[in-house]
Amino acid sequence: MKLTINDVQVAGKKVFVRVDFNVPMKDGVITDDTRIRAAIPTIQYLMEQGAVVILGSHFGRPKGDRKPEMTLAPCAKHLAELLGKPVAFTDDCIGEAVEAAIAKLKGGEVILLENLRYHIEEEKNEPNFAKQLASLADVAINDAFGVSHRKAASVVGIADYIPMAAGFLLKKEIEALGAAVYNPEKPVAAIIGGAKVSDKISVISNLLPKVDVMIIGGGMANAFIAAQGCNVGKSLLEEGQKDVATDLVMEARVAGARLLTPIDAVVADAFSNEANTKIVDVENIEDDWMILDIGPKSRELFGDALKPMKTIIWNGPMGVFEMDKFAAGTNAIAKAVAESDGLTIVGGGDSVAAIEKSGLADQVSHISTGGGASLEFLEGKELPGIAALTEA
Ligand SMILES: Nc1ncnc2c1ncn2[C@@H]1O[C@H](COP(=O)(O)OP(=O)(O)O)[C@@H](O)[C@H]1O
Ligand SMILES: O=C(OP(=O)(O)O)[C@H](O)COP(=O)(O)O
Repeated sequence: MKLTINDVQVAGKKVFVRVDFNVPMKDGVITDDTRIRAAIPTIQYLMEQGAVVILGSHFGRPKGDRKPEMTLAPCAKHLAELLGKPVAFTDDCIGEAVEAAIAKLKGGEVILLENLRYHIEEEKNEPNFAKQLASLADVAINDAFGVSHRKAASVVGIADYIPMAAGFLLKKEIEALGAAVYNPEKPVAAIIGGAKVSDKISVISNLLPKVDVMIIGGGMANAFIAAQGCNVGKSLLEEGQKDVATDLVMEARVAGARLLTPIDAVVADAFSNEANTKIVDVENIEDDWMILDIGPKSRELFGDALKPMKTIIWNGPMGVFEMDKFAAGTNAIAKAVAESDGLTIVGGGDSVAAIEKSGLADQVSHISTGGGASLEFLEGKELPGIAALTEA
């Protein structure tokens, strides 16, 4: 059994909380605050208990450089607004100035440290950096599910120096995703789309034996369309993916899973909302065109397949939904997932943004704050940030 937030005495203690405030941002303005809101139950609980709350997060991938556009300052401001309480901010995450800022805080007060990845040692899980972070606090809480698949100093290494317990968000993610992985009500469907094709293709293989229906859309579908011998024109497709898709078709047969791929597509002559577009069957894609969404027949096929499902896991949009011309497929899936009376889970930064944009997020059983993390969890892997929690 791992230590959880309820098991630790936090009153009057300094508590380091690893959060994932890596939120979508445009020109310094947060465009989707799901990840910040998701961390509030832990933060508020610790405040009420009288702990000194020290929040640490990464933002983007600055690779050890102090990239100003990757500061967490806007997140401190936004968190203060959400809490209705001041949130202190320090321009570093370790060192004397940070220690002095923390020393000024009373129980129930909150401070957000600057981007942990301004130090390359964070991603490298450098023991000395982990030790310096640990020295700021008496106990650590991991509430950063979205980064729990990374062996980082603040996610894993810190637990070598102070006890680390799971926060409420981490617990919630483990419970919700665990229900879908280990004991799902059948029939089960997984919907996989998006653009991170190489990251997700292994997930398909591991999920096939666990699902009744596997729906493939988005950039991921191109490999399967190519594997059927169809031309995919200028669509996103990496070397070797067609062969992997061919293998997966066989694996689906062996597993007895129904594998559904698009039968028609919205194609465009450029990657732009101003492009010329047309709807074609996948057999009829011409050289200079690219697939940017699933077509109406595919929307119907996928929607019908989802109706009898009792568990649905969705990761990755069906098309380039950020552009209105290519959003219909993703919106149709969002609607089908929202209308399901089964257990529904949507994970991944863009998929969550898409379902938030469609206004249907509150009809989903569980919105996961992790993209890569939820996928690795669904693969059945133990995430490093969970493995590192202190034994109770
Ligand atoms: N057919 C496609 N071609 C290119 N990009 C696509 C296609 N379909 C979806 N995408 C893009 O995939 C991205 C999301 O992919 P990904 O990061 O894997 O999903 P998530 O963040 O939900 O895990 C979106 O930006 C979307 O525009
Ligand atoms: O945004 C994140 O992951 P996601 O895009 O897979 O949801 C997490 O904050 C992890 O970030 P990283 O993939 O740079 O380690």
